[in-house]
Amino acid sequence: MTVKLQMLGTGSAFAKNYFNNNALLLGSGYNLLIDCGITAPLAMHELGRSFEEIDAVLITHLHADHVGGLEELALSLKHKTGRKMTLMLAEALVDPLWEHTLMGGLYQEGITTSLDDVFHVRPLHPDTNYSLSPEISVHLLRTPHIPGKDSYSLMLNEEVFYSADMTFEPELLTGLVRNRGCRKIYHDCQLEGPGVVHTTLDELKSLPEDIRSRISLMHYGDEKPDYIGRIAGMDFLEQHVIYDL
Ligand SMILES: Nc1ccn([C@@H]2O[C@@H]3COP(=O)(O)O[C@H]3[C@H]2O)c(=O)n1
Ligand SMILES: [Zn+2]
Ligand SMILES: [Zn+2]
Repeated sequence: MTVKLQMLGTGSAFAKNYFNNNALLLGSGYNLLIDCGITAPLAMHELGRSFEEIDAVLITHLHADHVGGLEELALSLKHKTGRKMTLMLAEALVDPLWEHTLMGGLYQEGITTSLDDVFHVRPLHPDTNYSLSPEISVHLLRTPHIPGKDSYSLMLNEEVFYSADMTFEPELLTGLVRNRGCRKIYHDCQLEGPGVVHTTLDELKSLPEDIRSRISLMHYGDEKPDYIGRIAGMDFLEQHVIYDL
């Protein structure tokens, strides 16, 4: 079976017309959630899906549109099924995820005092390929986003690049396509304004055609409808649509 991709949302952090840019990889017998933002539980509900059908969550970085739904995921799963979700993330993110993000809401003296009390934590090393199921493998690439804060993009099945949130890295993208067999790129895209912490549409439009033709744009703002037909051979990922990966 071909692995399917369904975006829970394709919006930027503060978009109101799109859910947070979080993704479902749907295999035969294994489902991976990539990031779990503030709106992820509502997006799952709208799709008629449950966290109970998710085998693992993979976190790319610690912004709220990527981790803000983890508290509800952990508590609802525990109360409904008693199960702890498998949580995969770069080892460098494990401590800050608990200490800077989740401890406030989840800490309970004597009951929940560490991330391991609510998740099966699986720290990942960057630049290492992990086979998660017979159909899904992932490896993390550390990419630039916010100076001083770790953030990771993903290679899926060693042939699909998933940017998460990053600033423009033309040499990386060109090299992945021309030297490492990358056939598809899902890329965050800031449609307007200077690219301080995200890659801009103008930057992606500057790429050669053989790269642009493989790019689908995600993590975009509410102004997206104004840019349809104006994205230089790339296309927009639409939330909730089911794609072949
Ligand atoms: N130095 C920063 C840090 C954050 N931000 C905004 O906050 C958002 C957090 O989620 P995001 O999707 O990474 O997008 C970030 C910027 O909009 C920003 O604009 N500049
Ligand atoms: Zn984001
Ligand atoms: Zn971010």
